[in-house]
Amino acid sequence: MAEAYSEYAFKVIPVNPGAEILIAELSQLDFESFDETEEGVKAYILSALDKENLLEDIYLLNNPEFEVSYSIKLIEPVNWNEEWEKNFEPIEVDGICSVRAPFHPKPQMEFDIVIEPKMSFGTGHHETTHLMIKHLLKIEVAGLKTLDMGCGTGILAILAALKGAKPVDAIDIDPWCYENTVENVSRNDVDFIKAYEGDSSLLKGKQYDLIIANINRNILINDIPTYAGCLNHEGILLLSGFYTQDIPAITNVCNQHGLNFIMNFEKNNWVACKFVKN
Ligand SMILES: C[S@@+](CC[C@H](N)C(=O)[O-])C[C@H]1O[C@@H](n2cnc3c(N)ncnc32)[C@H](O)[C@@H]1O
Repeated sequence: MAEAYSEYAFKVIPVNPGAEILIAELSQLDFESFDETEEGVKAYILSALDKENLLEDIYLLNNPEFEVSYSIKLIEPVNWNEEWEKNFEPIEVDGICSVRAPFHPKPQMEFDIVIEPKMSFGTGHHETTHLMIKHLLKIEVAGLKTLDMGCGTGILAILAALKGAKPVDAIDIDPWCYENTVENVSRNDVDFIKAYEGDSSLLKGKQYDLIIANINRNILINDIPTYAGCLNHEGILLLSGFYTQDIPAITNVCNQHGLNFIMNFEKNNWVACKFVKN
């Protein structure tokens, strides 16, 4: 996530059910993620999409039963390398997979992923990445034609490749993430992964056995039909980047496109869901 975001900090009285209603309404706009606070909600939107009158159709703001106020703050892009050097330890998932920076010592681990994130998301510290790694560790991926959509640092594509998935494509809309994926692919000796800069419009005519996408609720809802069209019979779709309460909406779109819910992992209200194409 190398772009600047706007943070909208809402105070809502009464906070219950106000915060929940507000999240439901903001989800219909371009807001990507939400943190519930004691006073209300913090909601995040790409600054490039933060336009005047953005909130004019939010019913809650004009509903006399609720008192709503908000402030807006610009969140500069994060340099994840600096964060990692200051705060982050290597992570370990299920005792068989580690994710570390090049300056951390090499652990005794079946899968050892080395990431230099720079401006890209994907060190394994975020719940969604962690949960996607858990799914990948449980699935037999050897020989599966795989796509990592919204690859960030390339972390999930790299794990799939280390487990034997082949060929592997990795796509990200952000040019920094594309470049960072190329670097990390080489660092982990999985050069057969092909990285591309772009979005789901690159998927015309492509077929996969496994698609991994950790993006956000709204983009996934928009792109699930395309993913479904690219999946082979009994192909697997792993989705994350959304909350427990979003599972019904995501599952509903999946079901409409022949994808059946199998199971999900959950951590701190974030989820990663597994679907299989029938
Ligand atoms: C939450 S990060 C996930 C990164 C990594 N896959 C992981 O699991 O840690 C989401 C990534 O999706 C990318 N992205 C956002 N919208 C996208 C789109 N429409 N198509 C492709 N990539 C997108 C962002 O640039 C970002 O790198």
